[in-house]
Amino acid sequence: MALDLDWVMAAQANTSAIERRAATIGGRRSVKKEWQAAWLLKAITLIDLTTLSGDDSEGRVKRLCAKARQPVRADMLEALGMPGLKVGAVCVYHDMVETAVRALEGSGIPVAAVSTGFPAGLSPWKTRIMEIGESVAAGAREIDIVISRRHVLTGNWQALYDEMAEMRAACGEAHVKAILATGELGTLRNVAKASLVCMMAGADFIKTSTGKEGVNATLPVSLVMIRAIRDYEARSGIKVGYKPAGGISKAKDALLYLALMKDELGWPWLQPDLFRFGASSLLGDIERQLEHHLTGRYSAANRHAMG
Ligand SMILES: O=C[C@H](O)COP(=O)(O)O
Repeated sequence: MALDLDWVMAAQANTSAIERRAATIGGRRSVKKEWQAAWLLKAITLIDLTTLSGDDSEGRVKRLCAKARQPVRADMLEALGMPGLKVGAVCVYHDMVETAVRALEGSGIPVAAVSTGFPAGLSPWKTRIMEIGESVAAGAREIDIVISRRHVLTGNWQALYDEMAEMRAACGEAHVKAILATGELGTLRNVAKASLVCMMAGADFIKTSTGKEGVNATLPVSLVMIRAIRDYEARSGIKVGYKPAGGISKAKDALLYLALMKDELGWPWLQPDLFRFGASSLLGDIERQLEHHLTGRYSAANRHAMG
């Protein structure tokens, strides 16, 4: 849709109310035993299994893709009655897209590429747009772009809208996730406004963080973003997805996010087309909890190494 500046300027965020609400989620929603195991299995299907390190290699990415196909030990999945469970996607840097696409062939698991000069998003504009095209050509079906934080900090909503719209167009058929880098946006009100602008400009998902900011995904920021998604759907009829990313490494945290999504947006946002966790180490902890559910014992983390 066109940029609706009146709507953007009217966006509010009551920080103390948001923090209060976020703090109550853990107390209000606590699932145990087989219900917890079921929610953890659900969480696995929603993970963008990620490696975004300077020392990524083909070997590491192939191992990650093997893990994406078989995220939990076969005997455990059998015991849980969930053979064939897979993650939502594999997320890598551009250089690793081809390797990941090859390793995931036939699995139906899409490859997501971080793009546009990730994580800072400060490379030349043409290069950023070209990078999207290269990753799509290499087989990425999802592109995680980063926005220019300065457009938010200076209130230049038109520039943010134009940038997002051009990146959306460059993605073609690929889904685009807009990374807001919320830890660098100053205020929750800015987060609300940037969320709206990115959705107006065509983002399929809004995502909190690159995982490289000082502060990454948090529950208060999530509440602001998912309420923007709710408003946007109410006014436009369009459902936009949500991806909290960065620092989500514990099964119990994943459960809090899922509870929040169910409370605020309902069941459609607990499916991989509208919700993902961006996480590099969450799966290992979920496996440990599932093993505990099955055997009553916690295993060492290295029993659930990646790949
Ligand atoms: O988008 C995904 C993030 O970069 C992953 O962050 P993490 O390594 O803290 O899980």
